[in-house]
Amino acid sequence: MWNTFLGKRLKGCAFALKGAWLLLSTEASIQVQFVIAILVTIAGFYFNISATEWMFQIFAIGLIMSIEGLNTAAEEIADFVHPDFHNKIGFIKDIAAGAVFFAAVTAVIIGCIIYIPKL
Ligand SMILES: Nc1ncnc2c1ncn2[C@@H]1O[C@H](COP(=O)(O)OP(=O)(O)OP(=O)(O)O)[C@@H](O)[C@H]1O
Repeated sequence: MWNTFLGKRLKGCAFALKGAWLLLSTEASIQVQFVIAILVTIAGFYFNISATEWMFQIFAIGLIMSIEGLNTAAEEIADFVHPDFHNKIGFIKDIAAGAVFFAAVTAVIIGCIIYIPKL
């Protein structure tokens, strides 16, 4: 069953779920973002935001957590292939962190546009 087209896709989903769980259970930065995601979700219900605002908010949460997950993967690969200090490893980790920064700025701007008028 697992060797069919559908079986392989299902196995892929299981690995992806395992990866999501590993990120949530082991990575402090993802845990912090998950808590923030819960808080803004509560804020969304409290301020009764519109369907469009929900879509942008959910998109921002997904964007941040996805990019943070990829950043973690890049850090893990970098540490695995070269555990010692190296300028190139520093560069790789810095630009991976830079990607998270772009996502975070986007999410903060979306949050400000949604909530500042409601305060
Ligand atoms: N092996 C290395 N060689 C050169 N510079 C490094 C190396 N490891 C880390 N750095 C520098 O330290 C910074 C922080 O790296 P680190 O691996 O601690 O990431 P982090 O952002 O603290 O991630 P996390 O808290 O998720 O582990 C990097 O962005 C990089 O500038």
